[in-house]
Amino acid sequence: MTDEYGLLDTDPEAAIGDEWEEIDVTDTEADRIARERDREFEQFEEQIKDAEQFKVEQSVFDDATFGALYKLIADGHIDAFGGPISTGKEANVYEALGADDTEVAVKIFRINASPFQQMRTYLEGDPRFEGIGNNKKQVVLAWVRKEFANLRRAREAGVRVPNPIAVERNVLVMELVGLVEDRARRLAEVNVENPETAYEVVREYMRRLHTAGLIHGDLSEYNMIIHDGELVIIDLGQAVTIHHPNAGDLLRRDCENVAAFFSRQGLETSGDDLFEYIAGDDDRVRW
Ligand SMILES: Nc1ncnc2c1ncn2[C@@H]1O[C@H](COP(=O)(O)OP(=O)(O)OP(=O)(O)O)[C@@H](O)[C@H]1O
Repeated sequence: MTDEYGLLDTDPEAAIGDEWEEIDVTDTEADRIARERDREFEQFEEQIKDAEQFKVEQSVFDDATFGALYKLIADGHIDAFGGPISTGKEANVYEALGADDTEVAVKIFRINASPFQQMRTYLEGDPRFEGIGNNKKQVVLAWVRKEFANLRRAREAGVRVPNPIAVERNVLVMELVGLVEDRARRLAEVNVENPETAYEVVREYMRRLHTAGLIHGDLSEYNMIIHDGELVIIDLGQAVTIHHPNAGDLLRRDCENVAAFFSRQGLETSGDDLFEYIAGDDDRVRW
């Protein structure tokens, strides 16, 4: 297979063990910091509240979010903030300068505006979230840690996703794909020059994710970005494990979305073909 679109050359099965890592959903360090704010933190809060890019988006930043940002700055994961890349219903994504002058993306989830009941349904059956209650904050915080863990697992499986760097409360820091001056574009926004190869890369990544026990759950041309000829899958917050009761339906929907996009690019394919390629021999995601 050609390396156009940057297909990673790895063996997903070799990278994946049977154990799911535990995800701590208890009170975070940032919550404690928010409660015990000292003078230094108050100064920081004033400073960051004044920053131009946050003035319009004050609703994202409750005190505990400032606590999380403070902790990420103190730990050296964020050095300075840039502007917003995307302002969505559940989260905003900002450009920032990270450690060693690298550029990073900072995704800040809203606790109050998040559709937590819907989020909860994606946590069901996931061995990493057994016992997660009905508390809104806990559900959203679990979701953020889930995105972080999913990114890590996808990477281990040889899927090109943004490198996850740190997670603190409702803030996720990850590699910025593209550059501040030369942003990555969603697949939906570009003219795909070689759809055959792009499709091969996407379906291989879907197969690897499945081998690693994950189903993206919202895959389409809007959650794949391209930069410098490299295709990167993003937004893994809702990705579920194959234990999820709706795993089969979610995989089916992903396959239909992806196949529909590439059919519009002139390829002969269908959701059924793609599903067969990814999970044809897996009884766990049949229905
Ligand atoms: N690591 C990244 N590098 C570069 N751009 C990114 C990165 N992560 C996200 N983006 C940009 O931010 C947008 C929103 O990101 P993402 O889909 O993760 O958030 P979201 O709040 O779930 O968005 P949506 O509601 O549109 O699904 C993406 O379409 C992409 O343009």
